[in-house]
Amino acid sequence: MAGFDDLASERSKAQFDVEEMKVIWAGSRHTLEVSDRISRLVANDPVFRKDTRTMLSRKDLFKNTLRKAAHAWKRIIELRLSEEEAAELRFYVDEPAFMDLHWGMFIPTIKGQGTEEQQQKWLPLAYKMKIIGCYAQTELGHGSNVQGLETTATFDPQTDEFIIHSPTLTSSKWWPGGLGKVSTHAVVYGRLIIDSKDYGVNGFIVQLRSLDDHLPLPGITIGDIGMKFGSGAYNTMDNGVLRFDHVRIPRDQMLMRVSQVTREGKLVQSNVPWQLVYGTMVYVRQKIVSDASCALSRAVCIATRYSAVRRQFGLQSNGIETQVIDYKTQQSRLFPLLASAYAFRFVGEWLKWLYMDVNQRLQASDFSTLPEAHACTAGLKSLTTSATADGIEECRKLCGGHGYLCSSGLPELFAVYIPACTYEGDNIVLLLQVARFLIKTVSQLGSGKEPVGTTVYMGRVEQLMQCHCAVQKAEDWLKPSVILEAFEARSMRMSVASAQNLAKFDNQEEGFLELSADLVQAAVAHCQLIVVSKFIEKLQQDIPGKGVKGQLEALCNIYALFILHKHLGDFLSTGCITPKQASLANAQLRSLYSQVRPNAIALVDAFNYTDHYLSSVLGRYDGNVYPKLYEEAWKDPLNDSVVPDGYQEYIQPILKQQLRNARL
Ligand SMILES: CC/C=C\C/C=C\C/C=C\C/C=C\C/C=C\C/C=C\CCC(=O)SCCNC(=O)CCNC(=O)[C@H](O)C(C)(C)COP(=O)(O)OP(=O)(O)OC[C@H]1O[C@@H](n2cnc3c(N)ncnc32)[C@H](O)[C@@H]1OP(=O)(O)O
Ligand SMILES: Cc1cc2nc3c(=O)[nH]c(=O)nc-3n(C[C@H](O)[C@H](O)[C@H](O)COP(=O)(O)OP(=O)(O)OC[C@H]3O[C@@H](n4cnc5c(N)ncnc54)[C@H](O)[C@@H]3O)c2cc1C
Repeated sequence: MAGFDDLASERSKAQFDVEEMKVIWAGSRHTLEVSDRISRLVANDPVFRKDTRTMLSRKDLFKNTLRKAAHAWKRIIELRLSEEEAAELRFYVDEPAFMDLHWGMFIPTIKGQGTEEQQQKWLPLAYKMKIIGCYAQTELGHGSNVQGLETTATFDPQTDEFIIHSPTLTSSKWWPGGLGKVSTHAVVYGRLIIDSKDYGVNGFIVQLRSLDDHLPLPGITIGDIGMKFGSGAYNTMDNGVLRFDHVRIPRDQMLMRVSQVTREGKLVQSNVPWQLVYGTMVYVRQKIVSDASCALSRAVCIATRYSAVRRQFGLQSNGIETQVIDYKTQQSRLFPLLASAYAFRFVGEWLKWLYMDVNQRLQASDFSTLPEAHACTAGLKSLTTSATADGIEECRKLCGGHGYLCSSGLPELFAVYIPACTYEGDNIVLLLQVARFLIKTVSQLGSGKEPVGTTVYMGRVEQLMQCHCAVQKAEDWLKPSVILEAFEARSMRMSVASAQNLAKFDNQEEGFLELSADLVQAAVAHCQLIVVSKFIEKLQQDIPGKGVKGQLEALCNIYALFILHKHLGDFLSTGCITPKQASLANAQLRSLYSQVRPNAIALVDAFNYTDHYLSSVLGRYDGNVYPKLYEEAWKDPLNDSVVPDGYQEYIQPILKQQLRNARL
């Protein structure tokens, strides 16, 4: 039967060891074992079924999510899961919920911004889920501009308390996940006011709801902000609105690692940089990069398997039509996304390391790598989420009409994913942060301050401003040194050009605003260089398994040459490559697609996703697409009755009217 045979035959063509590739994708044999075991545990538990999600009303959907979250917590306790296993379980349950913010932001904020005593007091409660927390930063009037927040936290020396207040409508907290209906506590960001003086934004732990009956505490108005994009999708999350009317909290509930307020109302700064108040955002942005590779690989897995099952046109000698994956246009749209999924995986792995490294340094009072960590997390969050959101939509189109059905899994994946381009920092706002960092780095060249980390290449400014690409034949584009130099030169030249244009302005801030569109492009070029260079570095590691390294090399080259092709204007206008070299890159790309083609199914199998996690009829492991699509259609509530509700009220009268008109 079509599908079964197609995917089995595809798997038999693989030229590499899929089991070893699974280890590479997972990061280690241990991680693969944990994720494999936990994903199957979730898939086999009937409470975690997701097939009716898109058909439920908001209330039922939300209650269903609460039921799953409670069950997940029960299983975590019963099975005594480790922190790592519990995180995997929540991941595979695959339903945005208050738990994400509790574990993903509330707890990390207390860890990162609380003192030892504060951690000792709050973390055990949070770990045991005796309290449930969220991250309440964004307001109705201010999201990107954190320094513009209006909520106030005024110190009252009489009572040794802070008074948390929402002075205007626009100061209402707006968006925090988990806030609307569930959280009992929040880390609230507001302006610290002492003796009428404004000391800027700080975090405060505030109890919102009673631990007895879940009612809002006095002075607190709280609710959900309403339906969001898509059916099902992110509507499982209670993004909330919150207003304070002079709510009092004890002084020791201000998070005091960065600065402390004494009993006398004095502000004491510790030795850590004030930017640590933004620390949770750095942590979450780093997680979001790894998450991008999961979301993109999931869409790519669905589109790749379906492209091998789907046949259109071109009858072959055996009378069957051509698999759509064999069309070069399909390959040129699909394989760069497959390569991007792997590229984001490896850059995510590296970013995790970078974050751990910066954290260790912070503990030892070494703050030197914080600006680099901020620029990398901000830039890569922006680059990978934008590419993933676009990539999921491309995968939907790659699946033709059936991709538009909810049963393909792609509409919901898209709807859940796209806010990642906005939350945790709007992607353009974040790229502007990277641009500031690059301009600063360029302006310091020659000052004796050597560029470090991902900007080390800028230390070779003279060489990169003048170098000529050495490519003479298509295969030359396979050399990592050639690719790296082209990407470094492009990024260097774009940053230098931006800095030179900026220097023409008397007022740098005005110049920055005027040139911001170009600055964003320079930031993108730098971030793409990071992704390419981290993929190349990955390939320099010991990679066991027959044929695995060869496949990864092909994917790395596809990613780099696809980006080169997409941003050809940059490479040509900065003189990094010639039109002839661009056309050789394109020829090489086509040849790489042919190399990947027989391995495509095995490359997506290496993600090791269960059918439960994929939740897609088109992406089924067995390829049994058509019978299952047919079966799914009959499950729609519209098909519960043969004649629809409303026939007598609305259809029959029209038909009768037409009948009368016809007789006239
Ligand atoms: C299942 C759910 C489905 C999908 C989930 C997907 C992934 C989840 C995976 C794991 C995550 C786990 C849980 C989370 C789950 C889901 C996520 C859901 C919701 C997200 C929650 C939020 O959105 S929280 C709100 C986030 N808000 C923002 O990001 C605001 C963005 N704005 C800012 O960050 C700042 O305002 C600014 C940086 C844009 C500007 O700052 P400022 O006004 O201070 O001005 P400057 O530009 O001048 O900066 C001053 C100096 O400070 C440096 N800086 C800035 N930021 C930082 C930083 N973060 N760290 C270090 N340094 C920083 C800046 O460089 C300047 O330095 P100078 O040396 O130049 O002075
Ligand atoms: C699903 C979801 C979940 C969220 N969860 C949370 C949460 O748990 N906790 C929380 O505190 N917040 C949360 N947020 C809020 C989120 O962090 C903000 O929406 C985000 O930071 C963007 O800010 P904004 O909405 O103010 O966008 P705006 O800044 O108003 O952006 C609007 C437009 O203006 C542009 N723009 C803004 N500033 C500039 C500039 N300086 N230069 C050029 N262009 C600019 C942007 O690019 C964008 O195109 C969530 C948001 C969503 C969508």
